[in-house]
Amino acid sequence: MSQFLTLLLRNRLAAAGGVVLLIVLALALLTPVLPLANPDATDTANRFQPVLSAGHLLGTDHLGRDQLSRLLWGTRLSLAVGIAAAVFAASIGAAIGIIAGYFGGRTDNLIMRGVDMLMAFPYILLALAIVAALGPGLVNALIAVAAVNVPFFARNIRGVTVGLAHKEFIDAARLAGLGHTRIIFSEILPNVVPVIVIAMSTTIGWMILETAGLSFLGLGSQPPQADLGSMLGEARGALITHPLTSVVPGAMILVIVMGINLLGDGVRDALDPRLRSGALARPMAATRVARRAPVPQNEDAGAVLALQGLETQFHVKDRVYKAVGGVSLQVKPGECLGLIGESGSGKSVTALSVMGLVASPPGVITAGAARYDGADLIGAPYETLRHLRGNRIAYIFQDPQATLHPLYRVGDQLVEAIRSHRPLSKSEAWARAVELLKQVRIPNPESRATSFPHEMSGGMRQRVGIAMAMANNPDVIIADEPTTALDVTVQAQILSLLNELRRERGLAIVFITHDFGVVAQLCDRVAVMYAGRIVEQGPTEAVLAAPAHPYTRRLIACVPELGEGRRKLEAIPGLPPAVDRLDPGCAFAPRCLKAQAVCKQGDIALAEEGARVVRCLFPETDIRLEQSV
Ligand SMILES: Nc1ncnc2c1ncn2[C@@H]1O[C@H](COP(=O)(O)OP(=O)(O)OP(=O)(O)O)[C@@H](O)[C@H]1O
Repeated sequence: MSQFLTLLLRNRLAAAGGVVLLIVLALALLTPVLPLANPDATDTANRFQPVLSAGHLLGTDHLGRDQLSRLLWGTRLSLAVGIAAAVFAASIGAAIGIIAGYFGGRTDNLIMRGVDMLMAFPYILLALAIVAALGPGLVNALIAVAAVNVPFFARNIRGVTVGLAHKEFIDAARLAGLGHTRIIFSEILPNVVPVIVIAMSTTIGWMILETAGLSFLGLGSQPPQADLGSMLGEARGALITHPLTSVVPGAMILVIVMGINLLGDGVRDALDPRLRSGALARPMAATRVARRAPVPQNEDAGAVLALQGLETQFHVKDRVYKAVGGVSLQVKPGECLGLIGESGSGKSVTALSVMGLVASPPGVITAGAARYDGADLIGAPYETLRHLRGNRIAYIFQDPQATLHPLYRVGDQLVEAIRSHRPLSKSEAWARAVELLKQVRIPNPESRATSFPHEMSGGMRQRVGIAMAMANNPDVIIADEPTTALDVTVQAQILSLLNELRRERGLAIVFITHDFGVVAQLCDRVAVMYAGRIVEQGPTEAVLAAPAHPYTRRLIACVPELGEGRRKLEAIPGLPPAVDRLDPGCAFAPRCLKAQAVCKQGDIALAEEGARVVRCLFPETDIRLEQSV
């Protein structure tokens, strides 16, 4: 709730709308206790008194009634009717929508065709017809306005419910034996409430206008009772001679409806979960760069991709999450570097920082360089990054289902990836797409190119992900846990495919994983990450045979090996530290069996010996001796 209010208040227009509405609501609530004249008391001797005349702050109307009093009593009534109509329409419409969307099939068909019929009438005619049938009066106007708005809510909520009804958590609730009513109330309803609130907040203003419209036509509130619409209707005759009597209720309607609409837009934005993390700010095209230190000199002449002291942080309110705390890595053409670490160690943020893909806000790159062919990409112009993204440096992500567009055929998506960097015709690009699918060993690529992502298996979709990454013959592929969601046989196929591709084409691969087994299979070198920093780096065989950092040793000990006989798998006790509260010294010290007091005092430098690097005061293996052997 407090997050919702913070987001809402951050939106200045919504906050202004809210303040205006609060004032109007407070006035409406206080009306009975305010020292106002009787709103219905006529005084024809004092008709059309101007503003600020004696005893009449806003003057009088054509019957000499006090305008201020009628305005406040009328506002009270209009707000009550508008809000009540919105609540009725939302409740009935949402119930209809949930039932239709949840049960689907014939129930859905019957209900929604009825709703369609209601929507086929122009709404004002429908409202007029309902009032004509029920007779004029404010309650009947309320019923009419609510009735004509029911279809709007029903259609909206039905659409959301259809999407929810096929989600796995609903299947899980069914499997757990819950009945329909229970599922609707405990699983569906909580998920549609935000949509109902959003729809209501954006339609209350509309309903107040509709009620005012009916009263204006004489079908709503009946004389002498005032509401904003009837005040306007009565003032119509004197619009030219005494415009004040129309301006007063008209201005109030404008203020209320504007206030509701501004607040409604703000409520919608603040309730939309997709907007929350970005705090309503549009993410920048590339990660924000605010370096605290000069750009490091280029030292890795042979590397196609080199990170030097890269630091990426998340600035969330007054907290600073140091997700990447000075990472240096290099990868040469044809080389595969494994980047390994527990969940949350900063592997993905490191990978995304290279191409400025960390969302800002809240992400900020605060130091270091990411060099492609020697040129620093941190803070490079957006056009340079856009040219390189997917062209020279490509990504493969863990879940291709999430990265492939569900509504386009995979061939078309490949064509788009190709044509965004190469001036090929559609048919040439299609031929290349089919060729790519063939290269990633998709059987029958011509017909598979016309499949949608959901028509493929997980392994096949990941092959499409790889084909997409290969589309423009990149120099570097950053693969972020591309095999984690796959079973071991498919995983092995994907790994050997990547291996072949890099050998055939001299591709450099940065392979992110938390599985040392995968590193052993594919990577020439491995870098171990912990709490945003590299703690060890070296050739895979050497690191696997004699890990130097206690964390690396314990990570390796977590991997079960077939045919190894019975062995106790050693889990690492404790959890990785929160990166917004990192203590000085080694971040692994609290979980390390070898840690001593000195490990917790100040920064520990990386010790380097030949190809091996370790950040530890008491390493498991002396890498200097290793090198001399
Ligand atoms: N938007 C964000 N706001 C605050 N902290 C964030 C945000 N995104 C990531 N982080 C933090 O950055 C750190 C690094 O996250 P990252 O996703 O890089 O980890 P990872 O090693 O790739 O983990 P996994 O293997 O689970 O993908 C984590 O502590 C995470 O909580």
